[in-house]
Amino acid sequence: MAESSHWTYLHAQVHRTLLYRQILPSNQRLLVAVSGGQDSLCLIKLLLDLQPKWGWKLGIVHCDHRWRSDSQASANHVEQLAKSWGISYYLETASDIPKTEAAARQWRYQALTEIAIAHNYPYIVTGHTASDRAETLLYNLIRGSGADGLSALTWTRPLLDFRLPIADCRLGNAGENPNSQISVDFRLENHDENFQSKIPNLKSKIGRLGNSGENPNSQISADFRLENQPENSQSKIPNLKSKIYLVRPLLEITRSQTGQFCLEQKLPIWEDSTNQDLQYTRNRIRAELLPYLETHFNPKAQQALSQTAELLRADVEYLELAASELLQRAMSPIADSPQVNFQLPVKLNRPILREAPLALQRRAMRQLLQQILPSAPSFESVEKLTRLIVAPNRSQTDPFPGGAIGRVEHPSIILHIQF
Ligand SMILES: Nc1ncnc2c1ncn2[C@@H]1O[C@H](COP(=O)(O)OP(=O)(O)OP(=O)(O)O)[C@@H](O)[C@H]1O
Repeated sequence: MAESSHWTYLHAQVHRTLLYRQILPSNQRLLVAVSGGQDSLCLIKLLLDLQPKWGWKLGIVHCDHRWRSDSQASANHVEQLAKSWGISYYLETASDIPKTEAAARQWRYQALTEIAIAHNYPYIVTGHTASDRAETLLYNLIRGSGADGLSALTWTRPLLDFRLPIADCRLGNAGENPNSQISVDFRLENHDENFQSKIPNLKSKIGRLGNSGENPNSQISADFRLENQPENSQSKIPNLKSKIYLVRPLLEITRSQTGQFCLEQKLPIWEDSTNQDLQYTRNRIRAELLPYLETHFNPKAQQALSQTAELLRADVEYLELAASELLQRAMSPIADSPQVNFQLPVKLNRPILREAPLALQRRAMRQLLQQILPSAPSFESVEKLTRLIVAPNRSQTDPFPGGAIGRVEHPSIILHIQF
């Protein structure tokens, strides 16, 4: 379907969303995550039909968690569909069956990222819908959450944003690709072992030196930044920064719309039997709680909850930015040197922090801990550090995970490792 006159309402809606939000630039390589269920089938068909207008190069990836007896059959099913559409197909099969839903999700994102890097896709696209957004909001609300959790499932986010020590890195002219100015061959050093074994010889191209890598519209296959390196350097390059984006273009479309679309387009859905299993909280929210809310409170509860998430998302983005500015000011009091360094020991200016509202203090402290702790900071860790902003001189925290300690040394908070 190359003609936009054949488009359905959903084609037009997704096309408009992509124009408005600028989340999937034209002429990019997109890796579409297809489980075989109705949402991701709807997604891939929409992207295929929009492809002539946008000039994308599409690939399909399927992850086999080996959770169900029919999981291999479902992988074959997706492979056949990819073949029939003439699209590259990538399969990742779990070597150990993940034990929980969370473990399965983590493995899946890891697998998607590895395939995206290995095959040069800067965008991974999933079929999350407004219904998923509503369910996530309810799920997090019931468990207790700040605005961040309630606004979960964003339109786009960097899935991978890493700096890695690089070995055997060579720069040279990329004669074979007119779009890139130089090419980079590199091997990853000291990274997660699985990751490294999967990608022993990652080869990539870069578009520009000194680019911050923040521009999702750039034409380069992945955004890489080389720091402090002369252009023709053959020496080792200590840091390489890369971004891969996760994009969810269906967040305004409900599950009943994707179901209807699959029916109309005669797309062969592979039903996931585990979706019916009511021992999973998420399935109970989907099968019991949301229908109850729709019947007894608001027939459009899914859209309403999804819109709430959208509003909160904008609030969260604003607050995160303001908190990051606050943290910068608190860490680098010299006006013309805005660079902050997260190496311990870290010194924070309490008078600057004290002037800010509690919401920003908490967020700034969380951002700092995210840089310093080995894992995501807990609510308690953030509170512990935030309390030091007004605590008496010489107050100190007990150790955070990883061993760092916070201490008040008037007028500062010092975060350091205690020997
Ligand atoms: N086995 C799979 N293979 C490839 N893609 C998948 C697979 N499972 C899910 N996806 C992708 O993720 C999207 C969301 O799926 P689902 O709602 O089942 O995931 P989830 O476990 O809730 O994940 P999330 O934490 O991202 O919400 C799908 O539309 C599809 O794009």
